[in-house]
Amino acid sequence: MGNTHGMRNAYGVETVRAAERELMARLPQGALMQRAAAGLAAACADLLGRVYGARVVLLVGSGDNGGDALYAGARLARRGAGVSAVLLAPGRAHPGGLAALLAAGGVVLQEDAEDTVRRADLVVDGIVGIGGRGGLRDGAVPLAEAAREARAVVAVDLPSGVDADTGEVRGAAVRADLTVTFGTHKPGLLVDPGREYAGSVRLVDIGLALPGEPEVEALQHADVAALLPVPGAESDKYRRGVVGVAAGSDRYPGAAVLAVAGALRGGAGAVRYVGPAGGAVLARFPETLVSDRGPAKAGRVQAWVVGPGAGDDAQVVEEVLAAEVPVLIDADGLRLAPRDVVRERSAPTLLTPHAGEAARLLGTGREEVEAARLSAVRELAGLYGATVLLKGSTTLVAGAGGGAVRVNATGTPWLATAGSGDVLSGLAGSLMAAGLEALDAGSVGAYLHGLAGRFAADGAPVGAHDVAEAIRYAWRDVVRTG
Ligand SMILES: NC(=O)C1=CN([C@@H]2O[C@H](COP(=O)(O)OP(=O)(O)OC[C@H]3O[C@@H](n4cnc5c(N)ncnc54)[C@H](O)[C@@H]3O)[C@@H](O)[C@H]2O)[C@@H](O)CC1
Ligand SMILES: [K+]
Repeated sequence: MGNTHGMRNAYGVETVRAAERELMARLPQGALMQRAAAGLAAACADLLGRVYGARVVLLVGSGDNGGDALYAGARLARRGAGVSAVLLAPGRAHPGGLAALLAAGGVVLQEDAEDTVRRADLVVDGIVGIGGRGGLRDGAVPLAEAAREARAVVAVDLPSGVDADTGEVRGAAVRADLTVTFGTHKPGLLVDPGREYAGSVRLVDIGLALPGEPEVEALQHADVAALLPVPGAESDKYRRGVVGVAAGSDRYPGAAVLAVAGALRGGAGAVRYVGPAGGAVLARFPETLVSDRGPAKAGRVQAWVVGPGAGDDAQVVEEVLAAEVPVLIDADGLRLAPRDVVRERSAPTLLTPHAGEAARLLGTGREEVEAARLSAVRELAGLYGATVLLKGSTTLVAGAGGGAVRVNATGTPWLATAGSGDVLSGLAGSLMAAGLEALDAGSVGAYLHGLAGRFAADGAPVGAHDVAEAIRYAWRDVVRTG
């Protein structure tokens, strides 16, 4: 699909460095840094509103990230801002950038740096960029803390302390209101926890030529619109796909109702329900085809959803996994699905764990997964030979065969409500039944689900059934404006 639909792509450090080398070889020395600094200064000016008289403090590390900050500071000083620089490694600050700042009337702060930072209208974080390793070093930590009290913080390329390739934050990091990033988004700006530190992100084009496949990509409205299933004139319900839902238990009948609620809004022509909660499902959704036999004998389906609220019924999971159609496994199903059976399936499998479930499957802790979401989702996909959707504030979807990981950012904290995951399972399973590949079904499902959560919540708490009902508004919004 490439860039044609405006997909937001993020490339890792190695790829960026290679593209930079290639471009630098064709440009006069320093030209790239001037492009970066010009874009950075413009973004700072927009944020400040009035540049003349503004108090700007630059936090300057020892690399080119600091160079960008210094040159941008020089531009702001020429427009009348009072610009001072804190050099974290005096003697190793970018010489050309420092000379430019001083020539423009900027100063180097020798003392009271933290106080000055606190009182700044704008702090520019040029401590470290894509050359950074690990969290902030000791000397930078108090400055990063002081910056939180300043009126605004702009991070240069990425917030210092955030890992560009993974979004991991090991130790302290700068919290930015705006990140001005160069050439391409970096994975760490799209994936939590890094994304939270970045604030809003503005991309400055510096002319980098990047390869076709990014490390991380985020679908936008138009991408989703192009992927949504559209029934043809002569579609009947079977051609539109039947999604089977094997979910719920006597103890948790609600999970079945919610998974069906999601499945009904996902584009499949019909929903077939299998399990002990048929009565509850029919009472709410009379259009459901309810079967009182197990999945193996339930009749034709084009994709299965198994697991939400299912309890300990291993037999159901076994029968679903034996079907030669795409299968989505969630919740209890994740515990009951043997890894080698999933690996050996010839039809696609989509696993949809939250961080706690992913941690159990990986034999690690929930915090470890939350701290390193990108590597966790890739590792799980490799272990199971399956597509994996890792739920969270930024949901990630990794394909079975590697490749770009999809990140979804439409979610809202209001979605962290009981049963919300059941709705997502039904929705994504329904999209698979309607013909989407597992990676697309997972990422389109997450996108619509997140958007539905926003529409349903509109700033107030919501229940999972509200989210299911709002899926159609999300769908319409995507179709109309995509
Ligand atoms: N290479 C290029 O063509 C361009 C690079 N640009 C800028 O250059 C940056 C990359 O510059 P560099 O390669 O010099 O690397 P950085 O400036 O990101 O950082 C490298 C320096 O920081 C130190 N460092 C590493 N980890 C640290 C930590 N945790 N705490 C404190 N210091 C740490 C290293 O010892 C090294 O001196 C980009 O992020 C971007 O801002 C832009 O000017 C655009 C063009
Ligand atoms: K930075």
